[in-house]
Amino acid sequence: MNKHDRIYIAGHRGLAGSAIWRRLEAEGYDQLIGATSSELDLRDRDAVFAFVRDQKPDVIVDAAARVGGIQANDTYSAEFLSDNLQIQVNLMDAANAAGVERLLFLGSSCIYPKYAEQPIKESSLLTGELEPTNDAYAIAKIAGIMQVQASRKQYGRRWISAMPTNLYGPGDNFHPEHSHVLPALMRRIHEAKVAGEPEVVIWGSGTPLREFLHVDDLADASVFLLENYDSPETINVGVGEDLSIRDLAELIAEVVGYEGRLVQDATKPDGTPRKLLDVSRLNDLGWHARIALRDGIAETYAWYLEHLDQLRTR
Ligand SMILES: NC(=O)C1=CN([C@@H]2O[C@H](COP(=O)(O)OP(=O)(O)OC[C@H]3O[C@@H](n4cnc5c(N)ncnc54)[C@H](OP(=O)(O)O)[C@@H]3O)[C@@H](O)[C@H]2O)C=CC1
Ligand SMILES: C[C@H]1O[C@H](OP(=O)(O)OP(=O)(O)OC[C@H]2O[C@@H](n3cnc4c(=O)[nH]c(N)nc43)[C@H](O)[C@@H]2O)[C@@H](O)[C@@H](O)C1=O
Repeated sequence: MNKHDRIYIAGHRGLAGSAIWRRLEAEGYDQLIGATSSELDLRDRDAVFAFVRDQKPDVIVDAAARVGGIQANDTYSAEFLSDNLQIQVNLMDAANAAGVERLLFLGSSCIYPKYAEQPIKESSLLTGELEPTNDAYAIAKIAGIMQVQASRKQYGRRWISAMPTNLYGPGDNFHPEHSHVLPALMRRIHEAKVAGEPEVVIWGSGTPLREFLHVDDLADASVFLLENYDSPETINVGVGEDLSIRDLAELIAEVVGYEGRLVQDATKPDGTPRKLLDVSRLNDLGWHARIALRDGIAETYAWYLEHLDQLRTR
């Protein structure tokens, strides 16, 4: 990429998009383009076509999506399917119509089968049944991978897709019900500490294993891929290590300084038992995650404390 390329980051206020924006800026890319969802609803096909035609980006990063944790995915599955299909199809169709040569589509590790062999290789895609709590979202993301591949094949576009593992970091969604586990537990444990409550509830059995990638590493990997990767096959982005939800809760409690009990709520879903990405293809290209989980949690907690009055409400 050229430092003066016009780069449109769809979803530039979100967790991933804002980190990718910061990273590109730090690398000296000086023509970044963003629009909030109230300025440009990506489900509005005509508006998306007009925006992309007028802005004439050289590169598009698709970090816009309807996103949430296990419960939000399960509760709003129709919206997660429909919104995400519309957002990505409109964006990619408009990009193709405007002749945008370079595009990065962000998917998610939930595209892989519920019981995929661990660590999960990219070749596991479409080899088994999906996890039912997020199958609608996963199908939308799988369609996105396919649109990237089909656009490369039919139109010769140098578009790519990447599948990040579970993300966390500054700018995350700390909604108590709709967010992912790490911000949800950070908030619940912090609030219990402040209120002097003796226990905190952790959803599910605590045994599921998850991998957590700091969003600044994801941003670094995204720029690395835009600069170095050009292949139809999607590529995993992760750290290559996981831990149980129980161990994660204990780590967050340590960082927050909470000494009460952590109790499991078995009525809540566990989701997939394990979701560890095989990141050997990305590692072989020369990219590795750098931020240790404990350091990342401590930094995110500091950010959370500074932004308590500005947390997201949905
Ligand atoms: N968070 C995670 O753990 C993971 C995320 N991902 C993927 O990374 C990408 C970004 O996720 P993340 O940053 O966490 O999500 P966030 O919810 O933090 O951000 C999503 C962004 O999408 C924008 N958006 C949503 N709907 C619309 C719409 N209709 N029109 C325009 N913009 C819209 C929002 O814009 P606005 O703020 O202006 O409303 C928001 O900035 C997604 O593709 C997600 O699937 C992949 C793996 C894990
Ligand atoms: C990134 C990924 O995120 C989603 O999948 P997930 O990995 O299951 O995400 P999660 O972070 O919501 O949960 C992880 C685990 O943690 C447990 N858990 C405990 N206590 C809380 C809790 O308080 N909140 C949440 N959300 N989970 C909790 C929870 O029961 C589960 O066992 C996908 O739907 C999909 O959106 C996707 O792509």
